[in-house]
This record gives sequence, C-alpha cells and structure tokens, in this order.
Amino acid sequence: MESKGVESPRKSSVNNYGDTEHGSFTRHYDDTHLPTLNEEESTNDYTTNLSVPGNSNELPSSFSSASFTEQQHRQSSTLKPFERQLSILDPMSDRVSTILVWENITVQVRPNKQKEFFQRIKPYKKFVPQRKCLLNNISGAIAGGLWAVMGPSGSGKSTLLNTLACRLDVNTIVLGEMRLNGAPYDNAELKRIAGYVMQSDLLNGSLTVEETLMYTAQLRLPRTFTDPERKERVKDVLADLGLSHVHNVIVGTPLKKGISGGERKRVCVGMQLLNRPQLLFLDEPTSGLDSVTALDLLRTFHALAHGKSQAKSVTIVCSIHQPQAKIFNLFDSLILLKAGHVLYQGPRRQAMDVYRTAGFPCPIHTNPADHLLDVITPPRHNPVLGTPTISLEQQAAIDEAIIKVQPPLSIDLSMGENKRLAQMSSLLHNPTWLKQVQILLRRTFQEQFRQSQIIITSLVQTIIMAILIGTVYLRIGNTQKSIVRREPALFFCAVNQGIFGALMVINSFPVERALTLRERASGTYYASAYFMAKIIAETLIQIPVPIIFSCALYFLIGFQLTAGKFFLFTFFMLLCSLAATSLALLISAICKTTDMSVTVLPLALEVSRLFGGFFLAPSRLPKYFAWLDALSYVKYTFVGLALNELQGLTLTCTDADRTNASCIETGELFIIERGYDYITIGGCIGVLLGYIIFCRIFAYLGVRFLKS
Ligand SMILES: Nc1ncnc2c1ncn2[C@@H]1O[C@H](COP(=O)(O)OP(=O)(O)OP(=O)(O)O)[C@@H](O)[C@H]1O
Repeated sequence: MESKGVESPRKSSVNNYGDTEHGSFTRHYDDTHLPTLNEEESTNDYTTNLSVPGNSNELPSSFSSASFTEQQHRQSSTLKPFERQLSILDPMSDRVSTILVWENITVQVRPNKQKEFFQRIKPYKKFVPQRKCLLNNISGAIAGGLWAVMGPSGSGKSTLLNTLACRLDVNTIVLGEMRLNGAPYDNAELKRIAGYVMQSDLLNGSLTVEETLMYTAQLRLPRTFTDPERKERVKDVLADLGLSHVHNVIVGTPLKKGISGGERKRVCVGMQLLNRPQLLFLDEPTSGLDSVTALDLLRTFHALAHGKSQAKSVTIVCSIHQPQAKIFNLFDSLILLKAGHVLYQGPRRQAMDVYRTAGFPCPIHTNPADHLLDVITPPRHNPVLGTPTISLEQQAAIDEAIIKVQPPLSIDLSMGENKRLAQMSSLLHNPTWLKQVQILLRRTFQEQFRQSQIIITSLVQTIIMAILIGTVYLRIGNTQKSIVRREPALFFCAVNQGIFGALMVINSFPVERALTLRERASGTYYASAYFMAKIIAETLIQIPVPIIFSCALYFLIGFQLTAGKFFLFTFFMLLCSLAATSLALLISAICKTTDMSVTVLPLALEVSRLFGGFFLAPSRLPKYFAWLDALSYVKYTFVGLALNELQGLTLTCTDADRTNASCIETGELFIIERGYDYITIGGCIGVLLGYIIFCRIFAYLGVRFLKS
C-alpha cells in the first residue's frame, strides 16, 4: 500500500491479540464458513501504516490536508475496489421477507417543559428553542440477515433501533421518511410482524420457562391456533433457542434462583419468536453476559437469521457496543454510528475495505470491531498516563475520510413493495378481549398462588386482628356504657379492614408496570384486558379476608345477634375493603412507582380516617370540609355499620342513669343524637359502590395512559 504517509495516530489504542487468540480466530472462521482474518487482511502491509507519529497531535500532511480524500481515492484505486452494497443478501430474493428503508431521518428531543418555561421568562435573553439532535439526517436500509448497529456509547444505537421500531419517547420528534416494504408504517403495524427485545430482561420470576412461553403463545398467536398447535410452537422455539433442558425451571427472582442470565435472554427472544416475526430488534443482547454465553447467543441469532432453525429466516438487527471478534464475524451487515451520524453502512466484510481505503487498515491480531471503534472514537485526554490526544478537527477529518471513500447510498423508498402482499397475509387476528382476560386471569392466579405465603400471612394476620379487637370489646352488652364502646369498636373495624385491603394491593401495578408496559408495547394484550384480569384476581383473592374477619369478630364482641345484621355487617366489611383497595389501586396506578405509592397512600388513609365520622360527628362537620366527605370511605362504612348495629337496639338503664337524665333507651335515639340519620344504610352502600367504581375507572385511565 502506497499510503505510507497516512499514519494513524491511534496505535496506542490498538489491541493486539497473542498467537493463541489468532489461532482461535482461524478455527472459528472455519467453523462458520466465514473468511479468515488473514484473508481479510492479506492484501495490505498495514503494520507500516500504523507507526505512531513522533508527536501524537500531528497528523500526516496527506491526512490533514483538504485533498486527503481525493488522494485516498487515487491510492485506493490501486487496491481492491468495492461496490456499495446494502446487504450481503439480494433484497429482492424470496429469502428476504421484509425491507426497512429510511431516508433523511432526524430525531430531536423536545426541551424539558419546565426548563423551557424558565428560559422563556428570562427578560434579558432572547428565547431560542433548543432541541437536542439524537440522529442527524441519516438514510439507510435493512434487508435480510444479521445486522449490527455499532458505535461508541451515546452514538445513537438505541435511538436508531427505537426510531425504526416506532418506540421513541413522546418527547421526541422524528423528521424524514421510513418505509416498511415500500409503505409508511406505524407501531401497530410493525408490532404484528416484528419483535423487539429490550436490554433488560423483564419476566415473571415465578413462572417456568415453558409457562412463560405458553402464556405468550396464548396471548400472541392468532386465534385460529389450537392448543396443540401452540404447544408445538413453544416446543419448536424451546428447541431453536436451546432451552428444552430448562423448560420446567422457574425464571427466578433476585431472591429465588432460576435460570441463568443467558437463558433469560433466550426466553425474552423466544417470546418474540413465537409468532415467527419477519424482523427482530435486539437492544444490546449481550450486555451482562460472559463471552461464551454471548457467543452462543449470537450463533443462535445467526442460525435464525439464515433460516437454519425450524423457523423461517428472520432479519435480526442488534445494537451492540464492542463485540468480541468471533461475535463480530457472525454479523452479515453493519451500521456504524457516531454522534447521530452514520459513518458506515453495508456488509460487515466491506467495512474493512472502507477503512483500508480511507487509510486505516486493521492491524494483524486486532479485533476488527475494536479497530472500527478505535478509529472513530477520540482517545480521552489523560494527563497522568499521557494518552495521546487528537484535536477535534483531526478526528472530524478521520470521520469524513471514512464517509467520503464510500460511494453515496441511493435509497429507494419503494423497495420491497412486491413483498407487501405476503406481509399482509401474515397479519392474523390476535385472541379476543375476553380470551385475553381469561388467559391473564389464569396467569395472575398462578403467580399469586406461587407466592401463597403472602396470602396465608394476610389471612393469619386477619384472624389475629379480629381476635384482638374482639377480645378488647368482648361481650359488649346492652348497658349505657356499651354505647360509647360500640362506636370505637365499629370505627376500628372499618379502619382496620381498609388498611389491610389497601396494603395488600398497593404494590400491584408498580411492581408489574415495566413488564406490562413492555408486553403491551409488543401488542401482547390490551391494557383494559390486563386491568380487568388484575382487578378480578385481586378482588377474588381479597374476598375471604373481610368474611373471616367478620365471622371471628362479630360473635366475640356480641353485636346484635340476627342473621340479617350479621350479613349486613360482613357486606360493609367487604365494601370497605374493596373501597380501600380501589383507592390504593388508583394511587398505585397514578404514582407509577412503589416508592411514590407508599409515600402517598398513608396521607389518603389518614384523611379517610380523620373524616371517618368518629372523631368528628357528620352533623358537626364544618361546611368547608364537606368535600373531604367524599374522600372518606371509612365514614360511609362506619356510619353504615353504626346504623345497622344501632337500629332496633334496646339499651338498659340503671336508676343512676335515670337520675342523671343520661339514659338513652334505644339505638335510634343515639343515631339522632350523633347525627347519623343524615343518610340511610342503602345510601351508605350506594356511596361506597360509587367510590369503588370511580376509583377503579381512574385507576384504569392511569394504567392505560401513563406510560413513561
Ligand atoms: N429521551 C431523551 N432525552 C434526551 N436525551 C436523550 C434521550 N434519549 C437519548 N438521549 C441522548 O441521545 C444520545 C444517544 O442515546 P442512545 O441511548 O441512543 O445511545 P447508545 O449509542 O445506545 O448508547 P449506549 O451504548 O451507551 O447505550 C445520548 O447522548 C443520550 O443521552
């Protein structure tokens, strides 16, 4: 190579592998029928080109001049020429079922509203709205095979994946055109033919691998599938991903060990593969995995992308930071990003030609992926270690050189139109809403019963509390003194059942939030189906608690012994528990996180208790607090319980009571004295039912619309 003058200022950052590693390169390539490292590098004597300049800040004259690119082109014409290709596969062939094309895509983030407000009101500064640019006027296409989106940290890899998968945050703006098989597309259409695996593995820890895949199959496979067909599909996916041996092992939680990290990642991929997507996006699939597991996983992806498994071939796009050489060589094509710009796009093997032509051939024994990134990543200044630094201009010239040696990419937005018919025919209907509710209900029950110690503990606590309250007010009797003891006993029942119910569900939505948002984003089920299944399951699990509480407590205290009064008491306990649960569900749906929910819940419970009708009789409530009435489920439970217990109650009076003129002979008189007669028992039931419905509707709106 003639370009001796093009000295890379980066030798200090080049990694050299030892002989042993080099040997393993060759073996690996032999395994996968890919070219050997030596094949790729054999045309160049690059070692001479990578001598470190005397002054690391100086770039060779040929490099820093404006004529650099032309000179390089001339030099490169003596080398093996390369054509600009989009993919190693012929996009028009039947093997490629999906073509994704994007042109002049720019992604910007809207400024934070608060920040914008404060900037706008500064009188001395002219307000110029600033939008951070994440991707800058990029064009490209993805058509078949296994793709890597590489680049330094913060270069925009995840942003590109999210843009193509229509999964960007609401505060982002996308300009430009994106086409799927020649037609504009949206998230709803894409999620029916594409899968997306996020970086973090979010799964139900208490379900086994097979159960996890089976529930996903039930929710995502078209309604025309029979159960045996679904089982067959799950079996195929387990086999394709090498998960058959762990099919009945639980996924696991931080406290209960389950499958390994690599297997978790495979389960996440498997969930997306169940409906045989044509396109699969994977955000950093190897993060957190050891090198052997990561390589194993990528080999699986390679097999899937080349149709070597039982499934049809699927186009796979992975964002990946700095893969080891063996992994890098499994990729067919590459998109190299830096600061929101594409520096290279095309077949992986051609990337080395581009770099070589630009004057940066890959040194021997160097991981090509490391080399690609080393050249475009400016080394950080380190005064202690004396790391060589390159000026921003020099770095920009390097990037420009790499871009300029590539012929311009001509993008045809109509590419893949002929594949559209096949794509449409694969859009089958998912299970009905009712079926989704049924499946999610079964899943929720299975999860809950796997954590049965929580249910058992709450039942035991209920019995203990009922016995404690019952013993404190044991055999309450009919004397005048019993009146003042009846009120706190009834009030305490309302407060206790409310707190128990609320605490049981306060974690329900936040703990599953990330998982359900992800499942909904991939079109697994409707938010309403999830919400309905969740509240049915929570309610059914909760019903025994107030019933057990009432049975244990009612007879210990000795409230009026008639069947009607007992059942009404139990019914009020149930309504109270459901009302408090509804309030907690509303708070947990709106607050989004467990931390925030448990911070807000005590305030709501305290307000309900304070205005619960016991500390401040309803008749004496100041007018300006009247609106808080509506917030207190405790009040309607307490007043309802009091009316139920006091109506028809005959009280005994001693002579002393009569002498002091403090004798109340019937419960009705006491009701009037305390002002409980402002409402009827039916009224209390109606208000509590309204409260439950109101809170649940708003909780649903929170679950449905609060996504960030
Ligand atoms: N919603 C957002 N608001 C503001 N900045 C954002 C937003 N999303 C991404 N960014 C910024 O855009 C840049 C690109 O982010 P992105 O996550 O795409 O990078 P990446 O290449 O995937 O990085 P990494 O390899 O570290 O995961 C980063 O500087 C990031 O801070």
